[in-house]
Amino acid sequence: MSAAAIRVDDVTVHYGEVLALDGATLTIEHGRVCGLVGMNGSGKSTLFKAIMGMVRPDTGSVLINGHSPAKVRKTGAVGYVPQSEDVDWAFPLSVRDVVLMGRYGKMGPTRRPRAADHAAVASALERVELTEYADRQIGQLSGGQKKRTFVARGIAQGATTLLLDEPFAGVDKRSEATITRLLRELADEGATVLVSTHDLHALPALADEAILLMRRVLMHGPPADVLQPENLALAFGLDVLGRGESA
Ligand SMILES: Nc1ncnc2c1ncn2[C@@H]1O[C@H](COP(=O)(O)OP(=O)(O)OP(=O)(O)O)[C@@H](O)[C@H]1O
Repeated sequence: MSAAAIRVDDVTVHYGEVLALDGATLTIEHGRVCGLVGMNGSGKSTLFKAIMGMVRPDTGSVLINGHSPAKVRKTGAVGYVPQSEDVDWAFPLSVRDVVLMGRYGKMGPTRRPRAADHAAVASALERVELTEYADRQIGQLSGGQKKRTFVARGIAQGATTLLLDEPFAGVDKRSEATITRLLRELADEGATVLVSTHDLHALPALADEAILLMRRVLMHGPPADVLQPENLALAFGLDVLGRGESA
């Protein structure tokens, strides 16, 4: 039996005095799109960073395909679409440059792109519908185009696990539809996708399963179950879907 795509076991993370994750435990199998929901400050970004190995847990462990994040990152098998606030959009990089970064692990120390690298970048740009923006500086893009650039980086690197931190925040409808369709296609091709979102209404169309986070995993299951008002009340403390009280 192959290892789960993502296994997070009893992970606790502090930033100084702040407890950001408190014994978070979850398993996501291959080929699944999993939506991550929780209120502001519930630890979603920290969970992504812990899975990427960018934040070291105080206790607990993370495995991607049965291996440590550091090992998997070297292979390019895990791709990360960060929150927009975590990116320096003024940096003099074009869309093509960012997507090409996804190929660095395959280029060797000289980082000189070969035909296969250029082909992978062109193909990824086409999939996210950004071919005509390839030479644009990344700060000169709309919110949705910025997100699609990072999705293309993940595709170009051949990531089989994709982590997306709020890819729909500040994004136009077209980009939202493109990203939702792409994530489904990638999962159908065998990739595993963990995607955080504040758009609870879109969750059933987006994801096969959902996780409700409040420093720890409160619930993990089919979106329709996770979205039950009593569960949302636990995680958000209010009637976020506006359905009124449950009977
Ligand atoms: N670098 C940091 N230093 C100190 N505290 C931090 C840091 N990053 C996050 N925190 C705190 O850790 C907690 C979890 O933050 P995190 O960003 O993981 O939550 P989130 O669910 O992604 O929030 P949001 O939905 O607002 O993006 C919050 O209380 C936050 O203030």
